Amino acid sequence: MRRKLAAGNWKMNGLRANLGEIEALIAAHPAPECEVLICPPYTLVSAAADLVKGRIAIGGQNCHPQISGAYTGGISARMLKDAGASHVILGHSERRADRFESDELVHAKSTTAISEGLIAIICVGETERERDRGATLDVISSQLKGSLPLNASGASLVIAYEPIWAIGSGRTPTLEQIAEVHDFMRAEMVKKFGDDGEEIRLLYGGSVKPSNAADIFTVSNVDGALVGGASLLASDFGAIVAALEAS
Ligand SMILES: O=C(CO)COP(=O)(O)O
Repeated sequence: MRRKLAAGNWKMNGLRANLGEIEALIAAHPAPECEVLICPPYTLVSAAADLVKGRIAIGGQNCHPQISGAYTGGISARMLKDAGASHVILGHSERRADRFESDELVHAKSTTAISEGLIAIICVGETERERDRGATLDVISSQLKGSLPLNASGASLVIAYEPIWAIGSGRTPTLEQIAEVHDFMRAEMVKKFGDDGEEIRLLYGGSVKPSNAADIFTVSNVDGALVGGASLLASDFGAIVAALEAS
């Protein structure tokens, strides 16, 4: 049975004062039925992990493919784990685009992250042009093929489908379009990992809000959401958590 996951990606937002949002979220949802994860910027990972005391999960938004070394500015999976993180987001489209992060690099990072005991959340998704020319499933297939780690088990890997054109835009695919991609990803996971592929959670991300979350959570093979903007406020994210619990 896959445990549902509500994951918040704070991106480059959040100062220490914003840790109060995490406190408010826990106060409103002290014993969530689904797994709840917040991925704040690196600077807040340790403080957030100390604050939540295991009641919800804390994750990073990226890590280096190496464990340590002369990589100025790098943060390793081992450091994240040491700071109290249990998850790490990898291959977000904002990094693939801005940092030229390739499938090969995401593969190296996810393999290291899993061997260090983190749960890797690998992001995939098509551009609007790719969708318009009917290439969505080809793009997802090739991103999965290139980025998946060597060493995943059902529990250590999560895939987030985030259509690039839906991120921060207020636009979302239709429920049929989400179902098509998620059913396809499930089949790919089972093809690659056998029975374990049934245990890998598949998240939808891109303009998930309190107003559309419940509908999105009805879609087959949607095991939760990766939420950007609406994860910054406890009231909004709490409503999304409640919708996932009710689904
Ligand atoms: O990129 C996202 C989460 O990783 C989605 O961002 P928004 O929810 O702000 O569209």
